[in-house]
Amino acid sequence: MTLEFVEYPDREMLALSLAGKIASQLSQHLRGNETASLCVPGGTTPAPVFDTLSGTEQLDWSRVTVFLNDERWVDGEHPRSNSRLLRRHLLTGNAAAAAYVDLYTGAARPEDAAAALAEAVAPHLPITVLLLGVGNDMHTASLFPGTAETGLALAPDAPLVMAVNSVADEPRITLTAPALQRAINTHLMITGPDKRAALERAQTLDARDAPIRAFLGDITVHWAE
Ligand SMILES: O=C(O)[C@H](O)[C@@H](O)[C@H](O)[C@H](O)COP(=O)(O)O
Repeated sequence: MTLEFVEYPDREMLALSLAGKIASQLSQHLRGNETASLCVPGGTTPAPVFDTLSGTEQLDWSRVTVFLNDERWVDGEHPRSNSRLLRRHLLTGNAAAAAYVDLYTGAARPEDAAAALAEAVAPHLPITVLLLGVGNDMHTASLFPGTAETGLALAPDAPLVMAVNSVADEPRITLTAPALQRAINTHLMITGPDKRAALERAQTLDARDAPIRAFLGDITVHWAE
């Protein structure tokens, strides 16, 4: 178990380097396998990585399946939709050839869609490249600190996909620990001093209170001010 911490001089360098690393890990996997999967966060931090990655020509995107770590239960055109972010920044250019498993199905409630989404995601596991984000509260995906839902989602026998209703704003859907922890390559992207401090704090806490902790095994953390 190795946590590698890479510090970049600025966010642009971080985005370029991380996009290159993700593309090369996907390409390397495709040399020995028919298909590869890429699972990414939404939120505000990763767009520059997506912009660079989507332009990667040396990758056979038609053999890559993309899906999110988690999604807010809103229509795909809603400003808070993570799919909207992906369509604008990642599933475009060369990467438009990738397959996409949309975690928002349009069902009335995320719990109505969780079982079908678990079936849709299962063939793409283990995830070839997992990119995670983290909040200042140490949440990752939609696993929020101290909730009963997070306790269930971190269990080794959790379903692969679960609804999350214990957060403000809208309900969400999230991949769980059994889906995320088995990834072949895992990266965490963070920017700014607050997230760095949150990550340091998480290492002293239990995963239920600091969900990112559950993924700090073999991982590369990419940080820029
Ligand atoms: O939909 C989401 O909110 C994400 O998937 C979530 O896990 C995100 O990575 C963190 O909240 C960090 O978000 P920011 O990048 O906006 O700080």
